[in-house]
Amino acid sequence: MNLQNKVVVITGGASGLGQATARFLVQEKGAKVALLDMNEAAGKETVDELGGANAAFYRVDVTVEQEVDSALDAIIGRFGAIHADINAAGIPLPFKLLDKEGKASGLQKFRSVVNINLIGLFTVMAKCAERMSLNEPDEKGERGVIVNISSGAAFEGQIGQCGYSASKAGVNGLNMPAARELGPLGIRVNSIAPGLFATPMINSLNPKVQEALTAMCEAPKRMGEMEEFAMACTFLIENSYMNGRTIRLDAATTMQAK
Ligand SMILES: NC(=O)C1=CN([C@@H]2O[C@H](COP(=O)(O)OP(=O)(O)OC[C@H]3O[C@@H](n4cnc5c(N)ncnc54)[C@H](O)[C@@H]3O)[C@@H](O)[C@H]2O)C=CC1
Ligand SMILES: CC(C)c1ccc(C(=O)O)c(O)c1O
Repeated sequence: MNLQNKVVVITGGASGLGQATARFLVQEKGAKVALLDMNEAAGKETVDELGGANAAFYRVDVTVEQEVDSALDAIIGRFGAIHADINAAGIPLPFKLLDKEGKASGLQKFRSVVNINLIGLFTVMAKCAERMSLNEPDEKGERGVIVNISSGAAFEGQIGQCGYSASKAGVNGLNMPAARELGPLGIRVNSIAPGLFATPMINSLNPKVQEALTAMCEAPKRMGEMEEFAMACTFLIENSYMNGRTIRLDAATTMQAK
């Protein structure tokens, strides 16, 4: 799909990988972006930076169905259609199966992380797909593209990542059935499993943890750059033959147990 003047919904678009991708899509590809995020101040700042004609912010908690519906309807009202959807909203929320007293106390945290990272993502992608299905197909028969953000933790989660890894493995799992179901409508679905990128999520980790994570990168031995992530998202949207796959963008990183 050619991104010029196309409308891209980006959850988690007020920060980190989502925000960097919004910048790239507007500045390098001539797309319009609709940022869905709970962080209103950062979302509005991003829109100011990108210009109101190219970007809009909607305060949305992806776990609240009504907020998602209202925002997507408002986007159609403002920009006319939704052509692509990048689902980057997510939280890490580490916890162990057993707490310091040896009790299994993590159930609420497990529910929270799955609710945001997996159920919230499903909600937005399904509701975007519903609206994309009404688009006129382009010259290649495409009506829309969905890119879901998973994590290397879906494959080799570290101690403390049961909830996070399960939520991200769920994201990988829904790719193929979604791609199969939506393919006849001209909608593709892929995901990216990033390794380590220096976003506020990773910067909030203890510096020693960050160092240990970087040491697990094979080559190059450094964190990924924002533009490297944005380019991968762009590739998945632009390349009409990419469908139903998870690409690992991680400098051949293999996560260790801790
Ligand atoms: N930074 C990294 O190295 C990696 C990040 N990822 C994934 O990439 C995605 C983006 O992560 P980062 O940019 O690093 O994080 P970030 O913390 O910079 O951005 C995440 C954004 O999601 C928003 N958000 C959180 N919960 C939300 C909710 N319920 N509704 C709406 N918005 C919500 C936050 O307000 C924030 O703006 C996440 O899904 C994360 O799991 C995966 C692997 C590595
Ligand atoms: C596996 C990826 C790089 C990763 C590693 C660590 C965290 C974290 O501790 O928060 C993540 O969120 C990740 O996605």
